[in-house]
Amino acid sequence: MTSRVVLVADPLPATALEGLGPGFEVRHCDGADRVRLLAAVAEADALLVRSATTVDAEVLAAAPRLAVVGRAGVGVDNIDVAAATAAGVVVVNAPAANVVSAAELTCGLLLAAARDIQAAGRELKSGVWRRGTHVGTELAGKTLGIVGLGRIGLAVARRMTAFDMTVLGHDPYATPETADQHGLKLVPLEELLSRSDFITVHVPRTPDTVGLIGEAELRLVKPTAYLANVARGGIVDEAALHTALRESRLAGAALDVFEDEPCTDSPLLGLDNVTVTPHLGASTREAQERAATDVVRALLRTLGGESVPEALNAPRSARG
Ligand SMILES: NC(=O)c1ccc[n+]([C@@H]2O[C@H](COP(=O)([O-])OP(=O)(O)OC[C@H]3O[C@@H](n4cnc5c(N)ncnc54)[C@H](O)[C@@H]3O)[C@@H](O)[C@H]2O)c1
Ligand SMILES: O=C(O)CC[C@@H](O)C(=O)O
Repeated sequence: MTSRVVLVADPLPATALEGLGPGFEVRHCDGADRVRLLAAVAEADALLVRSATTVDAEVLAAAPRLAVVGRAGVGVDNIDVAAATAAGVVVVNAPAANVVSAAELTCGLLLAAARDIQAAGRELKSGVWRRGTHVGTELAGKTLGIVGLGRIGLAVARRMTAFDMTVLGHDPYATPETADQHGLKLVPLEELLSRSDFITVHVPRTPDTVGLIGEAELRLVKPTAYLANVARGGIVDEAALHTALRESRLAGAALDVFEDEPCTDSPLLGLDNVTVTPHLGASTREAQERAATDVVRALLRTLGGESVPEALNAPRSARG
């Protein structure tokens, strides 16, 4: 039997790829190199990506044998799912694999923003010992507003409750039972924005959520509030956020994601009260291992006829 080709276009742990077994030939390419990607995908039966590779209609058209695209992570906004479906290509992801990692980074960014950790550290490493300009704010007794109460939003709620925060949530699909279980109060978005001292966004990027937090919404926020985005760039409008921060209508922001990635020249990077990381929400050994294993398992199930090795059948995804 000829091997089926699995093209891996973003870095994934080799141990998880071994789970594919002998029926597959694993090939690698840099998905950011468009020319190489289009050439390599021509012979692929399956394509595995993280967030850096864009799988659009052009890539799908260049891949006549492609049966499945596996996204080793949650968000599938880098994949044209409609075009894939029209082409008969199944898209699978690893929805639970990096919940803990993304939630932990969010909590870290909220703390970092509240205490100016990134700017103070940068200053000290440049030889400046200055304490007076880094007076922060406590989280205890403050209100955290969570926009999007899915896996990550709720995992953040559970963790930040331990910091004695009051939690508000907004999610059109959340039930009162979920809110009760997590000790949070469901409120409309406008109320969440105007009452929260810290706001964190955990919705997928879709046509409905792009610009969800824009100029009008940022005008509702307290000038002492901090805003975190570990979901996707563009959900918080970057130009509106920059203006709000410059006009001191917001105390600070913490961003892991950007409208255009890789992002090295956003004006937001020049503001002292912006804490940033380069899309590291899922970048832990545990999350990467789980995401790759989960997506390999989903790929094997989708291709059918392949028995899933015992080692891959064990539940890997951690509870958030
Ligand atoms: N920074 C990172 O590395 C990283 C890591 C993992 C996930 N993410 C991003 O985080 C997003 C959320 O992940 P998740 O696992 O919690 O997804 P999820 O699907 O479990 O939850 C998303 C929630 O958003 C809600 N929602 C949708 N539209 C909304 C709206 N207009 N207003 C309020 N709520 C709305 C949904 O009802 C759902 O409860 C992913 O789509 C992904 O883009 C980023
Ligand atoms: O691949 C990554 O590292 C990012 C993944 C993350 O954004 C996700 O949506 O799962």
